[in-house]
Order: sequence, then C-alpha cells, then structure tokens
Amino acid sequence: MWRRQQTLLRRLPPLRAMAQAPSSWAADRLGCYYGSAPEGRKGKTAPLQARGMVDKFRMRAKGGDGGNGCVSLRRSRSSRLGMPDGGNGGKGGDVILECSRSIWDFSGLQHHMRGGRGGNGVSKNQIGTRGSDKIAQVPVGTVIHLVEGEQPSLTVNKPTRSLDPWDIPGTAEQSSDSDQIDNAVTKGFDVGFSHRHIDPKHNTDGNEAVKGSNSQLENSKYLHTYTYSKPQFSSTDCDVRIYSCKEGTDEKDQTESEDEEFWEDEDEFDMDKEDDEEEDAREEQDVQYCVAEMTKPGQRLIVARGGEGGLGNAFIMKEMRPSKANKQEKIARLSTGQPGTESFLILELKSIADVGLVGLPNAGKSTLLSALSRAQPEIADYEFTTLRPNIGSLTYEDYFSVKVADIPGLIKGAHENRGLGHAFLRHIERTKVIAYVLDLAATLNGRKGVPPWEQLQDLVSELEHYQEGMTRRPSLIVANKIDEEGAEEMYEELKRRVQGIPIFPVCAILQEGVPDLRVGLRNLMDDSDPQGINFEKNDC
Ligand SMILES: Nc1nc2c(ncn2[C@@H]2O[C@H](COP(=O)(O)OP(=O)(O)OP(=O)(O)O)[C@@H](O)[C@H]2O)c(=O)[nH]1
Repeated sequence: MWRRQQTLLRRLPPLRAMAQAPSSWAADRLGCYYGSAPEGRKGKTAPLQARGMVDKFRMRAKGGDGGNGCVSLRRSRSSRLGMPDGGNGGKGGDVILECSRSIWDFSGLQHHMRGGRGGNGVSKNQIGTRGSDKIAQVPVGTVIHLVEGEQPSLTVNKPTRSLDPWDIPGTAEQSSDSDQIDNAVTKGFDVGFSHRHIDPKHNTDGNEAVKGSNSQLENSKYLHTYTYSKPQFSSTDCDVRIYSCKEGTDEKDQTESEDEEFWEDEDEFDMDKEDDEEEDAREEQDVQYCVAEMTKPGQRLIVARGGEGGLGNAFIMKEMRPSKANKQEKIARLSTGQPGTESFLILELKSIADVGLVGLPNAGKSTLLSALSRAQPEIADYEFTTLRPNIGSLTYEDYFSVKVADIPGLIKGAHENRGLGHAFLRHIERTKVIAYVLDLAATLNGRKGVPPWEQLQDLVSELEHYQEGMTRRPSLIVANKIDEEGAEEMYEELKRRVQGIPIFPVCAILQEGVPDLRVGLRNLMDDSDPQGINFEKNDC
C-alpha cells in the first residue's frame, strides 16, 4: 500500500505539468500576438503569460442537421392497407453567440461549435425533438468577420417559459410573430394532421437566403408550417446531400463520417507560425470584415442555423398527395432532414474600456494599472513585459466604475510594425479618455531613453497614424517614477513644455499620487467639454 502511494506521488509532477500544458499552449497559440518580434527584448525573454487576454479567435460553426421524417403505416381492422402515421423530423439546433458582461475575452470558447441534431420523427405522428442550440458567450465589444458561410442574423431572446398548456388557442394570434408561429405549430399538431401553412410574409427574423435543391424547396415550403425560422430559398440548382432515411445504420455512419470531417479540421488551428501567416494572407482576401458587432449584453447572434427536419409520410400523403408513379422516391426525398448551415468566423475583441493607458515600453503602465485597480498584470524591469492587453476596474466610493485598459508598449515607428505594432490599439479605439504614461526617469542616471516630452510626441504621432483625430479625445498625462532622483526637475520641465492638459506626478510603485489621478480621471469622464492634446501650443 505504502509503496503504491509512493509510486503515485512520484507520478504527480508530470501529471500536473500535463494539466497546465493546454492553458499555456492555448495562451501562446491563440493569443493576439500578431506583430513582429519585439525589438527591446535584448536577449531576455518574457515569461509566457498564460493568463493573458485572448482577443482574436477563429471559430467554425455548424448548425445541427434536421432529423429525418418517419415512414410508418398504422394498420387496424378498419384499414387493412394501413394509414400513414410517420411524424416529421425535428429541426437542428443553431449555433448562437451571446454577448455577456461577465466574459472578458475568448479564452473560454471552443474552435468548433456544432448545434445538436434534430430527432427523427416517430410513428403515431410524433415529431422529432428539436436539436439543442449551442450557445457561446462572448464579451461586449466582439466584432465578427466572416471568412466563409452565410451572414449571421440577430435573434430575439425568447422567454425560456414553455407554452402554457392551458393557453386558449385563439389568443395566440395577438402575441408576437414568432410566438404566433410557435403557437400555430402546437395547434397544428394538436388537431392531428391539420397543419396550417403560415404565410412567409410573417417572417421577422431576417434570415438570409439559403441554397437548396428542388426537393428541399418543396420540403421547406411545408416546413414553414411548424417552425418559426423560415429561410427564403434563392437557388434550386446546387448539390444536395441525400441520406437514406430507411436504413438506420447508414444514416448513423453518414453522420459519423460527417462529424469526423467537421472535427478533423482541428489541425487548422494547430499550425506552425509560418503556416499561420500564409493562412492569414489567404484569408484576408475573402474575409468579409465586420459583418456584425456585439455591443450590448444579452444580444444574440445566430452564426449557423440548424437544418429543417424532413417530413413524415403522414404529412406527405395528406398534404402533397404524390402520384403512384414516383411515390416512394418522393417520400424518400422529402423525409430527409436538411443539413445545418456552416460558417467560418474570426472573432475580434475591441474592448470597451473607459480609459486607455498608452506609453512606451517600461513606462510603468502595468504597475499603474495594478495601483489603480485590483488587476494583477505581469510587471518586470524589461521592455514588452505586457504582450496582451489587461483590463482593470476602478471603483469609486459612489460605486461609479471605470474600466482601464493597459495595452502593450508602443514605440516610435509602431505604424511600420516595429515593436508590437499597432495590433493592440483597437482596444483603446473606443475609450473615452486616454492617459499617456510617461517615464520621468528614462534619461536619468545614465539611461539611454527618451525624455518625457519626446515620449509624448512619439505616442501622439503613433496614435494619429493609427486613427486620425484619436488624440483629440479627453486626455491626461501621468508623469510616472517621480520617486527617482532627478525626476522632479524632469517633471518641472515637462510642465513648462506641455500645457493645456492635466499632468499628474505619480509613483505607481508606491501608489503616491494615485488618489489624485483617480479624481482626475473621474473629472475627465464627467467633463462635458474636455480637451485633447494640441501640439501647436506646446514646445515638445
Ligand atoms: N522607481 C519606480 N519604478 C517603477 C515605477 N513604476 C513602475 N516601475 C518599474 O518600471 C518597470 C516597468 O514597469 P511595468 O509596469 O512593467 O511597465 P510597462 O509600461 O507595463 O512595460 P511594458 O509591459 O514593457 O509595456 C518595473 O521594473 C517597475 O517596477 C515607479 O513609480 N517608480
């Protein structure tokens, strides 16, 4: 026993390492580090930031396939030949992105998302179950680029409450359109075969056109009667995958092989850096940029739709009355569930922070963020410690809360992709306030840095290169490292050269001057007519 415990204990370290590997691997592979190699590293390597923010993400989504309709005959004494009583297949589940305030980045997402398959119809007119929806939560500020597939469409948050069995059927007409359709469905099935055809003009969910074959077209015309999403079909001449609906084993095999096809693409997210770059270049050509943007918590977007279920023979015989000649063939065609749509997306996060900290590498931005908020970013005395953005929340006594974004350091020429380039500036594109963090000690004690006023000039010029007019938004300067010897004189010189913008002397490491800075940020947030930087007035 004792020996067995010892063996297990000896095995523990590798097991722990294995458990940690995926997170660091994911942070490394999937993070937002797209710029060229950092210049200022000078031989030192920054530790891998496993907790860094994942702000760019590739995703492949596939709606669940519709279930097949059932072919069944109910024999009784009154009808020896049998009455068709096969139910319709259920609709496949959708893949939905939901905007949530409690999510910060894409680190919790899966690269492949697939809606559940609709259940097959059953005898006694029982319809198949609806495939389960796959819902992925994304942060506020998610921008969606479409590489392949159909345009995503907005969906209304439907109440989870199921239909009250005691609802009077006639009252359904007064409810919203989607409810109306749902209720109509229930009614249709309640009365056995009396399916109602709902006029396509009731369609309110803005579905895009979907391609389908003749059979699908025919099929879906009737499917409208019991589903609330009604695709409008635009083309009838493309290939369709037709499944055998009678042989259960074949159907299973087919679904499995399709599954493999879908999941085997996992490798596409596991490529070498070179392949990654090639792929990026190829993708860039066909990407439809910014097809949707999620800015409000609770917003839902369907990125892949579930396929419609196939028709049961009860419905086909009743509503479509196929001629004897091609009856079997037609039933087989119509009872096949339709495949779900597929899309390939790139999700990008444009954080919606209130304050953006910009500064040269090593200016002390991360230290300042940790002094202002409870965020714990990586801090070290070499450049480019921060490789991914960090966001902290600054809360005031009256519970007013301000989000502060710390982005990797900018250097002169970042617009030519030097350092980490402009890749992270999208995170401060939407901030209300910009805080320029300047290092007062950059040239002191024999350091070969840049004086604070030149740092400011470089930062302003990089921001303007990224987006014209960006520096006109409310701004303040944080003169950091005031504790260093000679920093006071630098601060006085900075005040003399840069005017018309509030300057806060701060020692982030000792949290000196931080309370005043908090007040200054609050004033800028509240101020209705604050000023940005005007270089013409200044002597930088
Ligand atoms: N003396 C002094 N040192 C500071 C102060 N604030 C930060 N530092 C030091 O400056 C170095 C860089 O700090 P960081 O917060 O990592 O700087 P950063 O701007 O986030 O750097 P990057 O991640 O490269 O962009 C660290 O060694 C800090 O300890 C300060 O107020 N006084």
